[in-house]
Amino acid sequence: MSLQQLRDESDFDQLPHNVPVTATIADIEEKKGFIDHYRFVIEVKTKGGSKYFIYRRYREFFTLHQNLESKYSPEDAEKPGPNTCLLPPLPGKIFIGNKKEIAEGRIPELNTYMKRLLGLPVWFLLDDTLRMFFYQTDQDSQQQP
Ligand SMILES: CCCC(=O)OC[C@@H](COP(=O)(O)O[C@@H]1[C@H](O)[C@H](OP(=O)(O)O)[C@@H](O)[C@H](O)[C@H]1O)OC(=O)CCC
Repeated sequence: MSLQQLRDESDFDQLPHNVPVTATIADIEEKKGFIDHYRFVIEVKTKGGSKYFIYRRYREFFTLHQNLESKYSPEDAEKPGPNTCLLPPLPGKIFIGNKKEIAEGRIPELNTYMKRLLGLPVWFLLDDTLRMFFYQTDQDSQQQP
């Protein structure tokens, strides 16, 4: 194991227990309202081994991605700095189409997106915007998966 890998490993060991390490979409749910929308039922596993469900809609992913881009994407892609990183691409907005089919089509893409986000360097996993997205809110914990 290289020195870098050892350092990464020890950094990882230093991470708080509630840091998310995997997040996988388990289902989609239709939310009926003035405007129907779909949300993703996401199972999160933390470094400490706990598992819980959170419920996020596409626009929440979009907002997360915008925040992360504004913080970490180098203005000039050629000039990555010490605290910039190459973010995975977020599946794009879709303006027309069947909402259920759009949501279903997004499952593999958002799974890949989250897998790559949570695979970024250890320092990135401590970002508060990222952690807030994956924390279980009271609302999340009141839902039945
Ligand atoms: C031709 C039909 C016009 C139309 O319905 O546009 C829609 C608006 C809405 O666009 P936005 O709200 O900016 O963006 C939408 C939300 O992010 C939505 O999230 P969620 O699933 O969580 O609700 C996504 O599912 C849609 O794919 C996306 O288009 O788009 C714009 O405002 C851009 C200007 C057209």
